Amino acid sequence: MERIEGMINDIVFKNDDNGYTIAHLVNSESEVVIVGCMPTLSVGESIEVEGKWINHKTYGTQFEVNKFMPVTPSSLEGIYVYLSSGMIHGIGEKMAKRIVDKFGVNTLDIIQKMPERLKEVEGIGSKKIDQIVKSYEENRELRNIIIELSPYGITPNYCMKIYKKYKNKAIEVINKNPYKLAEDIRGIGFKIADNIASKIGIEKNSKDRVSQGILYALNQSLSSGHTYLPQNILIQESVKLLEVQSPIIEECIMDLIYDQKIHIEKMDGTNLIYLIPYYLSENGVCKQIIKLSQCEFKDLNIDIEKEIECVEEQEDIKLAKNQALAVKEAIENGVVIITGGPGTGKTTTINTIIKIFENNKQEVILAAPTGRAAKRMSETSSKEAKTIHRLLEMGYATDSDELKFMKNEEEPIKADVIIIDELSMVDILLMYSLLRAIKPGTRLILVGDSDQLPSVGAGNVLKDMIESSVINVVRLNEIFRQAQESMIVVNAHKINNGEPLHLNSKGKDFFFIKKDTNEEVLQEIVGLVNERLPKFYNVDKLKDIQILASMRKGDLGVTNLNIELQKYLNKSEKFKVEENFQKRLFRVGDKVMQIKNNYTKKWENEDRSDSGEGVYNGDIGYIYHIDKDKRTIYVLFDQVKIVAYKYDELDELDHSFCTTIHKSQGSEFPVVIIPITWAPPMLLSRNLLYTAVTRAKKLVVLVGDVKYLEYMIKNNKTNDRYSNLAYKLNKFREEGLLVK
Ligand SMILES: Nc1ncnc2c1ncn2[C@@H]1O[C@H](COP(=O)(O)OP(=O)(O)OP(=O)(O)O)[C@@H](O)[C@H]1O
Repeated sequence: MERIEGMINDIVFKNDDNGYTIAHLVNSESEVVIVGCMPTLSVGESIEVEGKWINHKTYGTQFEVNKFMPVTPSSLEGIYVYLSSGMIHGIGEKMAKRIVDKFGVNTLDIIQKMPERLKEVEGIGSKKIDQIVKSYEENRELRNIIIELSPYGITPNYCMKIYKKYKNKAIEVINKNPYKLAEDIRGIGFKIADNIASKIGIEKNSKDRVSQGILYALNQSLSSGHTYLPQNILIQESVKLLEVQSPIIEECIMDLIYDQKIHIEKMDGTNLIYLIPYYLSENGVCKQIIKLSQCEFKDLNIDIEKEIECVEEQEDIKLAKNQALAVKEAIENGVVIITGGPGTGKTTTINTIIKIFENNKQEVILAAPTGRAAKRMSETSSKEAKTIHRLLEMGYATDSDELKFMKNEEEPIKADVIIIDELSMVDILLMYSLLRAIKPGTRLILVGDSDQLPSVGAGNVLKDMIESSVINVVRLNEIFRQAQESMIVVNAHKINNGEPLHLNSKGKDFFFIKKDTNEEVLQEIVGLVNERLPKFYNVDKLKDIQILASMRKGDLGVTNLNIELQKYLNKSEKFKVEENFQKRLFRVGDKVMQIKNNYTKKWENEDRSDSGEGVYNGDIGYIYHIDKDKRTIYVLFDQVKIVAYKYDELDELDHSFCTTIHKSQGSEFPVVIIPITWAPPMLLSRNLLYTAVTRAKKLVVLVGDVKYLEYMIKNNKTNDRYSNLAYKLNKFREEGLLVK
């Protein structure tokens, strides 16, 4: 079945007895003859018809109508949302309202076929008409999605995401299974999908609906970090979500297991329910890490103590006992975890390990989970470090348009030693992908601080592996003298131990400024960034200072702080081009952040002598140029890479004068400012404060109310994650499956 839409501009024939009608329907592309039973049709009406093309012996090609629908008044809202969405150059909210008030459901037909009539709307002249017509033609498919979906409460921004995901199949996919939206589009919940489903006519007790609800509940649990849910919890969650009785949920869980959409596993009498990729990854990580850790390493016939002494001499240091132990374990074992807080010598230990292996002609490869963490690892080791995704060669296979890792068990990474930093950020899926690509015989050295926030994705990989005592773990717990001089390091450890902090010591690097109201906190932050810190610490207010907030919403949340800070840190000026797009104001000079991994996004330098692919979640850049005609914003990353974002790609960018603490994981900044105010208890937690503070290299300034600071230090409740990796690793040990 095909669908076409347009306005009836002529009725050629109508049989009043049976409703058979022949009419002319016009739209922007053509004028077509439609035939079928349409008894109520009248000239000037906008309709959508469903049917098929036929070839009439005498009259040629016609569209045989099976079903016809008037463009409903709800579409009026869709048309308004579309016109005011920023997609159409030159139309804002007020103008959109004036146009829709004037032309009603015929608005789009007017734009397509009689654009001159737009002049009847106050404020529209020939130039504006040209702009409107041009943009209207440019985003045809997206336009349909916005018009169709906005009556369900889906914003243009989400329509854009939907369009990116399904392209021209969007409406078809949604009509077939609206719940796909909740599964595939971050930010669209089950409720919205369910709302669409109920309008399409899907019943509450339908098995399709219940199954989708169960899958959705499991998918939701991933964002809390769970790799599985106990069956009784899954049933409870599903009852709440679907408002149906539990027997039908239990029945649908069984069907989903049978259809291999989910997996059930028993642990000590409890049923654990997994989404398949998470089950495979958890099991895979367990088996693979054990396999790697059981390899014997007799290849390097070296005197480790002598090798360490040699590096100590070169570097003029003496390794602490546990640092030396870490080096030894790394050389003698297939897998070792090196863990410790700031200033405990992880970097020094990694560098010693690299030197010893390289002195012995072993190929060492370095990687970290994010672009910024990899960059930092490169800087501290003076050796190239890749992101794990690049190490695994993420790309498109020749026969598919799906991104996948080219490195795997068939095509493993060629290296003698692989060192991964910031392991706390690695989730269970990425860990499995990494381990699959490491062949037994390659040494794997995992480095991380298990007190940092856990990975954004599901699992508790670093903590579980440490807890399992199946893998060699070396804890670095001595804070070196040099590091002890930094109150950032000292206080970070105090935060971890739940102790009061050293604040405002003269000449030091850790300050607390008391402010009572949100407005005062805001003004203080502005004053610090805009004047005092650049003046007294000789830092660049945009590049060197990072404001980190725990939440997005609220006066002191990331969204509002960015709006406020933009006014001071990158003021509007005549020569700075700016553009309003979907309620956000982008201005040349703005500090922005890429908020998702985009492995194929192209960059090039200014004179186009160098180019490449890939912009990663957390990369910070500056708006370099805005081309209004091309509807493109150019962002400069790493001082040389220029990346072009079409306006419809702006959902990948966020302002980043202020970012969330979560997004700052793996990055470091000279100066960090943290507002300390009320937030939900979950966001007033010890590990959030610890992560934020440890991002700073030179200076930390906390601004707000000390009672919330004290609360954060005490609140060491972390949301427990359902993850079974530690249990599974231990089971291997208990069952005697470990060789060593
Ligand atoms: N064995 C040692 N003897 C003396 N100083 C050391 C030793 N190991 C490390 N240091 C010093 O301690 C400080 C912290 O070390 P390093 O940077 O290696 O720690 P880290 O754990 O990587 O810290 P961070 O996580 O904060 O980057 C550095 O100034 C380093 O030179």
